[in-house]
Amino acid sequence: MRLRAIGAEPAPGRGRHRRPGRPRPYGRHQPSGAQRPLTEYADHDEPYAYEGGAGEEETAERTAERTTPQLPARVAFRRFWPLTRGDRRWLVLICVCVVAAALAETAAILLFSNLTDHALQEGSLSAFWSPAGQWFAVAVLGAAVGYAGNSLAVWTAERFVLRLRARVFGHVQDLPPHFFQRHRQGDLVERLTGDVEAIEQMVVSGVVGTVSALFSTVFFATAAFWLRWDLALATFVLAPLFWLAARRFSGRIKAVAREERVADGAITSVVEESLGNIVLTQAYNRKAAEEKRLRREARAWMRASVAGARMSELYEQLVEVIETLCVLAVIGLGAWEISQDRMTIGQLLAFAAFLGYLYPPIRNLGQLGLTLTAATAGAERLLDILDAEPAVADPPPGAAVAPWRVHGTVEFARVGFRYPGARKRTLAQVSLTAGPGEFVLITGESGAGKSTVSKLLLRFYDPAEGSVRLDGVPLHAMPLAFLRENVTLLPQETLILHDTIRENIACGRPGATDHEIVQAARDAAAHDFITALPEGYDTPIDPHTAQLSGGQLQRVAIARAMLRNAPVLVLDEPTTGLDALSARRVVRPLRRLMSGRTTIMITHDLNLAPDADRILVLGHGRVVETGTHRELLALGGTYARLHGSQNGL
Ligand SMILES: Nc1ncnc2c1ncn2[C@@H]1O[C@H](COP(=O)(O)OP(=O)(O)OP(=O)(O)O)[C@@H](O)[C@H]1O
Repeated sequence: MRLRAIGAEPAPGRGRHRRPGRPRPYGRHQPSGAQRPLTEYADHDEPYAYEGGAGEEETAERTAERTTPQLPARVAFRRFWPLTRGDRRWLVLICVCVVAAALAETAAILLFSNLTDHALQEGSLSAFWSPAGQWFAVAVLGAAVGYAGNSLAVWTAERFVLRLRARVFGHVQDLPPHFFQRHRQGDLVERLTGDVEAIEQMVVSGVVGTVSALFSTVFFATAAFWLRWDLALATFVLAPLFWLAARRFSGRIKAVAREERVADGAITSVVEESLGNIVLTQAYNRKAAEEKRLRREARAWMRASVAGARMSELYEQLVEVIETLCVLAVIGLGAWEISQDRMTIGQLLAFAAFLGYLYPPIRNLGQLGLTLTAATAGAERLLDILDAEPAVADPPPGAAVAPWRVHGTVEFARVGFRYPGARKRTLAQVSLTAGPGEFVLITGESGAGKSTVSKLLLRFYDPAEGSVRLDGVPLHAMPLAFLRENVTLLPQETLILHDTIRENIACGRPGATDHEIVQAARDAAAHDFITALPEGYDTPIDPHTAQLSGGQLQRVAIARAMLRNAPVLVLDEPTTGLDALSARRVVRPLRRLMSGRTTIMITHDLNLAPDADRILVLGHGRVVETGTHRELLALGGTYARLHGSQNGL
């Protein structure tokens, strides 16, 4: 019958291993720390204590991340509470159920007292029926509201998780490339899963849990006072001990919870990076090194996990002892009152029952505080993402230039750019123009700033100086989606979706017909090898386990770009990583793709250079030479040297 407070029972601050049985709003008793699979990542033969060793030092940044939780719980709560908008009426309804259930419990105990004093002590069956019927009715009512409250609370909590995850995920997708270079992918995954759930503990479950524990406490305490105010007063003197115990544990639990969240992210990162790099691991015999890396993170997790479990176990046991002390005080006082004929046995039993019911919500209130404190560790990590600013934004509504039919004139006018946080400028005074259908090739030494040009053209960043324009319109004046519809990027690494070949091509233009997809594949010289596969266009491919060669994957990407049919094309090292034969096979479809489009090709491979209308040579972020292939060879400068070294001259 009892509705339990959300987050009231769990040992606070759990991360990964709370799932899949993570705390639900009501009624699910959380496994105590000691019951969790502590050994999941642990090496049984190793002692529990962390043994730092060569190569196992943490960076200062990581150490700081593990140990310095800053955000106050109420600030975190205030940041996430707006996400409950739309569900607040359900929260109110859940609270009504919670209050009704607590009332039903109170009534049941009073009826129990009545039954003991009249039906049992007087041995009268006639005195049994009426209170028994009422008790049963109250029990049924309590069960009904308990069920309704629990179901609604789980639904509301999960909706909150859904909404929060969508919000964070949506935000992450707008963040600039350097954000992803600075955060490990596995850690971001962990933030989007484990940390999102931790916030739910604080917001939805936290609110309902507090209401539940508060009302239960008030009802049971009122009833206990009503039965015997003097006895109640004497026993409540001990209640602040619960609060003191919770206070004592709060700070340490937050720190441990944070360590656990960080360790969760680190483990996911190591596993993901190792699996993504499996060829390197196997080819360079890095198995032992990778295992060591995982063991190091797993030990950090285990340390935090064991510390968390010990902490909550210690808290639980301390609370048990305080409870026992209170119950003994009641029995002692009650025995004395009965011996003086000032109390009936029914009253004493009902009183003891009230205390039995009263202590859990009081204890829950204390523990709830700890759970909230622990959840702020997850909140900090999510706010780290949510507070990261996208590098670019759409122009304000009404200020954007209306879409037009793009001809494809691309201009860089004295562009200067520095990556956020970088000391040096990456580009300075870069100017280039490519008219509709022209082919401009950008080359230069590694690190000269070539790929940065493509990032500015796709508007991943805005230039610090000068401007980048499409058909004369500055990029920041048009909607981002419009720009990216009209400028297709074929990046250095072939981007493959985890889906069929058909879907991989079709994502170039949603809504494309099968005929158009096949035509694009034909133009990209991909149709023949696709149809030779047993499942043809329906063959599933995956970025890591693709059954296709690098050149074939590149041709799938070319087919996608063909289908996109944008007037401007940016090719970033389209033949890098391909052997000579594959590169040659890619060149013809590439030429077909480029034909009739403005093409900016960034490359070290100068095989296509004679076709270029103009060549720009970048050096340390500046244009050092510009001209046609012939002109630059005749100049005998950087280009001639690069060309010579490529052709073994
Ligand atoms: N996110 C970043 N933050 C700071 N500096 C960066 C970032 N990305 C790139 N850089 C720096 O900017 C410079 C130019 O990088 P870019 O990738 O444009 O060079 P590139 O000419 O394309 O090199 P490569 O031919 O090797 O691909 C490099 O010195 C690089 O270290």
